[in-house]
Amino acid sequence: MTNVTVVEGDFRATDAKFSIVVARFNSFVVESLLTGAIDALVRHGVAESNIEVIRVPGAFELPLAVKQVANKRKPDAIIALGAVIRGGTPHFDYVAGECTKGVASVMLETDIPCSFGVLTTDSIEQAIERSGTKAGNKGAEAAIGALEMVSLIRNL
Ligand SMILES: Nc1c(NC[C@H](O)[C@H](O)[C@H](O)CO)[nH]c(=O)[nH]c1=O
Ligand SMILES: CC(=O)[C@@H](O)COP(=O)(O)O
Repeated sequence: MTNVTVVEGDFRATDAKFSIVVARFNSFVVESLLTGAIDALVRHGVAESNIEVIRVPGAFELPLAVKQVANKRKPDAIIALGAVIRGGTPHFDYVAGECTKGVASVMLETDIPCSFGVLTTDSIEQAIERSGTKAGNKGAEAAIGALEMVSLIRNL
């Protein structure tokens, strides 16, 4: 691979500004995602003063808020956090589907990396496991992904 150009990000874009958009629904899980996301950024050297938190009612509202944040506040990256937990009706599919598509389309429209720390689980247990217990913390993973994407975009 000696003649191949490889462009990638690292985790050193510590001057970057991050907006974390957080859904309040299932807050017992989502607050742990938020703690994990902030902790991951701060541990990598991001100042708390470069992190802001915006709250919305639920995951369905995340795309509009992410879009408004992208256009009005122009952070280097946005981290969307929420937890959609399957119930007994098809509601899960609509909320999770629109949330996923919406956040992804804002990222492509605005060129601002939007990382997806929204749990979409079949049970409360699965959500708890992914918000800081045995299966890690998806909020922290989303934050690290955002940090890398800021760096990658600067390097491209
Ligand atoms: N059931 C879940 C929701 N539902 C609420 C919607 O996101 C939305 O706030 C409401 O329909 C008003 O527009 N939200 C979650 O984040 N997680 C869920 O499991
Ligand atoms: C993800 C959902 O919308 C879900 O929590 C709703 O539950 P249900 O399908 O039992 O109304």
